[in-house]
Amino acid sequence: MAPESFIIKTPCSSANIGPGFDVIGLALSMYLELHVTIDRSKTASEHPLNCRVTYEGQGEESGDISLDPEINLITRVALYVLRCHDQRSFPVETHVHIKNPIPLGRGLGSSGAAVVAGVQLGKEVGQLHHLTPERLFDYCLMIERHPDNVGAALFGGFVGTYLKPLAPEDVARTEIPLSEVLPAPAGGIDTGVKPPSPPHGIGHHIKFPWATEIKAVAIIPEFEVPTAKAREVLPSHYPRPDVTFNLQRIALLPVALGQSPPDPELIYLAMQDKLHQPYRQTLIPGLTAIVESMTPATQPGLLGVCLSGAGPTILALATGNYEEIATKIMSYFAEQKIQCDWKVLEPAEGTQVIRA
Ligand SMILES: Nc1ncnc2c1ncn2[C@@H]1O[C@H](COP(=O)(O)OP(=O)(O)O)[C@@H](O)[C@H]1O
Ligand SMILES: N[C@@H](CCOP(=O)(O)O)C(=O)O
Repeated sequence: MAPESFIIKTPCSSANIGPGFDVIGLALSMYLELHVTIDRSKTASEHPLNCRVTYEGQGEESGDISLDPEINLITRVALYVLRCHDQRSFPVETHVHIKNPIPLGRGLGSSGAAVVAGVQLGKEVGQLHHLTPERLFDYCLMIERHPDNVGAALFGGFVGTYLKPLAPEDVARTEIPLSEVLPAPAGGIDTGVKPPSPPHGIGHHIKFPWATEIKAVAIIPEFEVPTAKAREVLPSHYPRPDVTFNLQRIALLPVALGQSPPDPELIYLAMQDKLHQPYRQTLIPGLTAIVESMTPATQPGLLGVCLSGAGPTILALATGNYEEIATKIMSYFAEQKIQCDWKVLEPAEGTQVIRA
């Protein structure tokens, strides 16, 4: 039997886009790829859980990414899906080569992409053909509880996402993680006990239109801000005027970004936020100065600027002059002695499985 091979391709994402905290996500054209080979003719494997993991890309040199299939985020998520379906390990003999250009801990949804690719990997290697994209979303939300990144990475495009309140019997199931990211490997170190399957229909999404003239300029500082840390600085309660401020803008944002030609003044207003960016400036030197000074009036081509996800990447939406916009934003970071990389990205399709 010839070895089977396929590629899972998952986009990075920018969450929030200003006021849409934990709601809005935008899939962007930088892709995590899993190159998977399965030799089902083999009867035994020398690798733990029948899986060899190799990695190239971001964090490769620092050795930040574990190659142990029970610890690596992608393969442990795949194992979680497999174990929910009574498959304890990968098929003999599986090789997962991860190619990851998405910077880690920078607010471009590297963990969301890893979770989505991992869930898709579990489906493919386990031949779990009945799992629809909507059901895969449930599995993702057992691991990454905010739906904006995983929704964009799974379904693609510019999305609004929302969670259905869990039924009382699901809330009572204490094994269902309500924390941000599972603290331990999903499904646990293999104890032989079947892990909890997700409740059905936890998360939902809706696709918004996107005006084709609009590109996303990502200015990526060299330092990392783990998402969990950027959530710890947020308050548990908000002043009512700040909530109203964001509600007013979130009602505008999807309409403003779908209109062609784009209206810079409207988009600039629609991208303002009072629920997360002001609190995160303590972690991201220069953030307030950038958000307050970069306007369509001062920067031709600019439509609006925001923190990408939990940061520290800054996302500028623009119709032109990308290099000038990026250079100006990088100059604010340079004042703080912070180097940056920058890229022009476009909205991307969701996760695909490519077979030769
Ligand atoms: N391709 C990958 N393979 C394995 N682990 C990954 C991968 N991408 C991200 N991760 C894990 O996710 C962490 C970053 O997650 P997070 O703090 O949420 O930042 P981000 O904004 O990049 O999603 C990394 O430090 C790493 O542990
Ligand atoms: N809504 C979340 C999004 C986190 O995105 P990431 O790309 O930084 O993981 C938040 O703002 O915390």
